[in-house]
Amino acid sequence: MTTTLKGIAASDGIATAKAYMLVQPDLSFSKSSIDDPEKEIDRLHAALSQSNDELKIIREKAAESLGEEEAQVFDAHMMILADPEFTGAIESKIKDDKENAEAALKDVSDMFIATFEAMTDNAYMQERAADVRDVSTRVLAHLLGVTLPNPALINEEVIVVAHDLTPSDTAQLNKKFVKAFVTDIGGRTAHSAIMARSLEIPAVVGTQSITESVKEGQMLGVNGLTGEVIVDPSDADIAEFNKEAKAYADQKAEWETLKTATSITADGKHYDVAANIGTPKDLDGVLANGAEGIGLYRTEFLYMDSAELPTEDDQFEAYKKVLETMNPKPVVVRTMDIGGDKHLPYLPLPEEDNPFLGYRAIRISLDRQDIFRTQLRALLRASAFGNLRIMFPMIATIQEFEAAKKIFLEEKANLQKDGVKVSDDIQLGIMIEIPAAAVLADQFAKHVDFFSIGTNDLIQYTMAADRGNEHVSYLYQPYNPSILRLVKNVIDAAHKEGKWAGMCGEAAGDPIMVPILLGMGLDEYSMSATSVLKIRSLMKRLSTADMAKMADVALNENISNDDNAALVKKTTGQ
Ligand SMILES: C=C(OP(=O)(O)O)C(=O)O
Ligand SMILES: [Mg+2]
Repeated sequence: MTTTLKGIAASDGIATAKAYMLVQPDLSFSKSSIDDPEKEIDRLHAALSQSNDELKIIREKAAESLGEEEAQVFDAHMMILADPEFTGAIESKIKDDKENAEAALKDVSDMFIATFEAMTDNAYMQERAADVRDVSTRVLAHLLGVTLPNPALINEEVIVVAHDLTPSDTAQLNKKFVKAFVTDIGGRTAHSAIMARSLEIPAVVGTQSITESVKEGQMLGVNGLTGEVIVDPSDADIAEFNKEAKAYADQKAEWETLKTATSITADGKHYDVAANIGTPKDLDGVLANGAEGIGLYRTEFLYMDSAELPTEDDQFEAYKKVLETMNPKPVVVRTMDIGGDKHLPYLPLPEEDNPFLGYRAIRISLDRQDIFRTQLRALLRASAFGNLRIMFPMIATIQEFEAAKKIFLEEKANLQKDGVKVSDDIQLGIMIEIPAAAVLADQFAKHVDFFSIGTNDLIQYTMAADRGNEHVSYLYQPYNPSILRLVKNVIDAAHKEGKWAGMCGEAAGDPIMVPILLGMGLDEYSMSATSVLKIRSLMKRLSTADMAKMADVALNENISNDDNAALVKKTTGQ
């Protein structure tokens, strides 16, 4: 029966295909005492060998679709399966303690995980804890006779359905087969949504109930522009989806003509329209869409895509690639922003009640200087190959910026002493994503070279509304005058000190927000590469003088997000 759900439109595009349920099955079991250990050991061996066969296939597919490096994590998993210390300990538990295989597996893997996690002075061994966890889940699934979803194995056109997608799940999706994804929870600025936009996979998030409304293999229609999802669409529905998909493709073709143009308003003012990237692989999209630079390189994905902390050389290669490709266009590289919804399996962070208010980003970097210095050295070495700007995330105080800058200067001096060539012209800036920094922007502007406003976090912290929680998404209000006033304060403060102000939060690519930002004089707009041409086309139609008048009303007369959205739509004819 046809059912229609409405979620949050998270990534543009329209698709129809079968549902692929990326849902963790029930892996619960009870511990029991067994009387035939041999039989139980046979069950264990069968599960180990099925897991190994499965991993071989996953490894091969992952190498094809994601690359050799990302596939290597599965080698580590197979090594654990073949490790007699691991399997022998499980067998002993079955034999000596008469435990059923499920319980013996759990007890032994818990013990291995705890031992690895306790090796705080050995990052490599700590990283193995995540591998053991993954492998034992796979073996357990085989013991229980249930199938784990394996996104890397998808080899036909599907729409992925999940309760939520972590950034690493999203990174595993192969665009060739995954035509869209739909989730129960999440918001437009959750990282899986941001990644969907850079992968150009249509997405609808926060439907609340998609996992209950659809079964594996059922047809789905997804409209990432409106947030509409239809389960079991009729022929007429499918025809309508195809029509809308065609209209969207035509619109995209029209934007394409602006690929080599610069971004100029109707009254002749030029603004930089740049792109956000997560990995060097995203450069294809940046070039295809003619971005005028990179306004945010989220380097944490380099750490998340790796099975262990990336070395200085690994990082150097990635940064060099991006800088060389973009040269002479500027590249703003943000130092690692781990924490919040971004985790590293090999860097266990403390359990926190409020991870978004906790140990993340620059707070970790200033604490774990070993990690931070390695990253800065890699960046400094890469600076010789292009136009590098470095940005620190989640800065709340001027002292944090000064501490980060001091470490940067120390590493620069160290490299120069060793005769390594580094650029002498690296701008150092900060993300403005904490209200404290937005309020104190006039003081910050005396210390930094630039600001880049991170509205994704700035809105959530200002409105006290979690960016990924669909229950409070009504409070996530980019055009609320309170947010606009903070943004204006930041832009004016930068200009007063002769510095530039950009924005790299998702609002910078929002066609309703951009006219207001133009009116407030924002200098640089950095967005998902797939939004660049849409925004360039919009700017071409707008006059900054008119937008300034409109922004004045939005900031000083209107009192709500909706009033401001309506004002922009009316003024700009959207
Ligand atoms: C760009 C931002 O950073 P991230 O989305 O990575 O938190 C932001 O907060 O707006
Ligand atoms: Mg942020």
